[in-house]
Amino acid sequence: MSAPEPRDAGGVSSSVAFALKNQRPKLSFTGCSRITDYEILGKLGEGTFGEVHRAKSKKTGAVVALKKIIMHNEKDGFPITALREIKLLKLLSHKNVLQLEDMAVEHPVRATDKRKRPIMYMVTPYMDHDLSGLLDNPNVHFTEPQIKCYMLQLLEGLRYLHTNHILHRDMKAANLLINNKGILQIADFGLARHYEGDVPRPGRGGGEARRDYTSLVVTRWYRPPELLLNLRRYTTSIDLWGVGCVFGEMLVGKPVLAGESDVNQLEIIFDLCGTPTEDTMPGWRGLPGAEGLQPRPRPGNLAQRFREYGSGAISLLKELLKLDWRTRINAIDALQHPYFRNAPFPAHPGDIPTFEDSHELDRRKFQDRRAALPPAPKGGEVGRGALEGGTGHNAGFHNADGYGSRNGLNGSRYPRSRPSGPPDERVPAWHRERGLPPRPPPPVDHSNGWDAASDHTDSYRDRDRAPRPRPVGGSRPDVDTYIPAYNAHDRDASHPRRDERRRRDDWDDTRRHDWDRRRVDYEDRSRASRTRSRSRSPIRDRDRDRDRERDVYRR
Ligand SMILES: Nc1ncnc2c1ncn2[C@@H]1O[C@H](COP(=O)(O)OP(=O)(O)OP(=O)(O)O)[C@@H](O)[C@H]1O
Repeated sequence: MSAPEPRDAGGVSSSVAFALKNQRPKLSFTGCSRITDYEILGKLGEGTFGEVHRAKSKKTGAVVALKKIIMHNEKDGFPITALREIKLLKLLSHKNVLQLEDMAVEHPVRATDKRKRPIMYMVTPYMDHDLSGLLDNPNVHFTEPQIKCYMLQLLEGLRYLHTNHILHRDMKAANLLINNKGILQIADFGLARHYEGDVPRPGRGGGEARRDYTSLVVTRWYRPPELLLNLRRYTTSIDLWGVGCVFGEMLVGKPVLAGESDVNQLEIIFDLCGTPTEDTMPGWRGLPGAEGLQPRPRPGNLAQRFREYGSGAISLLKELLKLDWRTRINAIDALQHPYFRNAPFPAHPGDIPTFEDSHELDRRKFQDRRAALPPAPKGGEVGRGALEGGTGHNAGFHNADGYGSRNGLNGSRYPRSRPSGPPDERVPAWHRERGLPPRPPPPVDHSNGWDAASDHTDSYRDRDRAPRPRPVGGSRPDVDTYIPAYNAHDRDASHPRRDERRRRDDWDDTRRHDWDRRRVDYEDRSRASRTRSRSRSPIRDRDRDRDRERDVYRR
């Protein structure tokens, strides 16, 4: 099916108009199959509201991914987020957007099943990798033409979404799927929604929004400064910030803005992009989250940190990671950026080599592989040479951040500095991933249906109801969308990595676990509120207001 026609830039289209205009041909969507039509081959991922399995269609032989939609509470019925995702995916048709092909139903077995309702699965084509898993795979080394090829596809997919009034709102490496034909597709539309503002136009950045949306979207490491400062009238440019983060991540091999809390996230953004001023981020002082903020002035070190990737990459990165959301580059203009027209030229998808399957869930496998590496002697890392650490390729980029590189040549996964041999196998195990804070959970979304006047006021997203640690937003400025460590020693226990999370079906244990956490959380909050009443500060006040607001949403 051809892509939907771009909309009149000035027109506001309703979701109904959008749906009518973009109906996919009926034949492109099979309908509803039975789970027994598929042979389950293994688990691929574990998202917030469901597990993802690899499976084979018994009818067609096609390998697919089945995303199980978990109903955390049968009484609540089918999760609104899943409905929204299904509704959107059924409409969308673009080579760089994951296509929903079928829904499969698994009816409870009367004799053995306690549950009364069927389980639904979304069926999409199987993609060999997600970008996060691929970057974690120590055997994978991206070249610059490959990065350019993925970036172009990502921007094409995003241009399609934005031109059709859709905000993705959860742009991140784990939501970008890649297959062994070199095709990249944007996935996970659980937070996506219809956008009522003007569609982006060449040279006009993200334009202006027409109404408020919830600012509690986008996983923290990929969340733009305006959302961290609680702008609600945001635009398509929030997704472009995420593209900037993903671009940086592909260049250096690890997340570039891995904040440990929302406040810390802002701090590291300011380190990279400079402290906002009325020139670089007009109106930032008036944003609700800026009240009481006194960030230390600094110019930003983006050019320094990315200097080894060349002026083209730096220039595009600066455009994508612009503090001013109004002038941040849009997907149409980014596709025209000189970075893509200068050598080395973007690879063709078909020319990209194939890799072993790499998904987020494979991280543990890759870590085990890394752990088997010999440790490097102090002061000179195995096989990297004395220069690599401080004055070589990665000079100035997180050398001292303790995180190390996630993948290989550190700043540079390009083969240019290591013409031969398997470079990454020689990077010491502790130089990878170490120190990266646990991956942040996806954002809390309290939004309602996509047509409502405001998405602040109604149902919280079903993700929140999952029996898993929830954002606490309690007493400290640093905990709003992060699962806090109540004690330093149990941080890991309180926030298991995605790949260590227990199965969602372990209801009883998980609920008990969750209850215990809430109890600790309650004690933690009460303690902090006592402290707060003794010493008040504007930042604390701001956070208290934020928390109060969230509690309202939770109701
Ligand atoms: N079609 C697919 N092919 C291969 N792997 C997939 C596919 N769809 C999803 N996955 C894997 O499952 C993971 C989770 O999928 P997805 O992001 O859609 O679920 P989610 O519940 O919305 O997750 P999250 O909590 O991260 O938002 C992906 O990161 C990816 O590794």
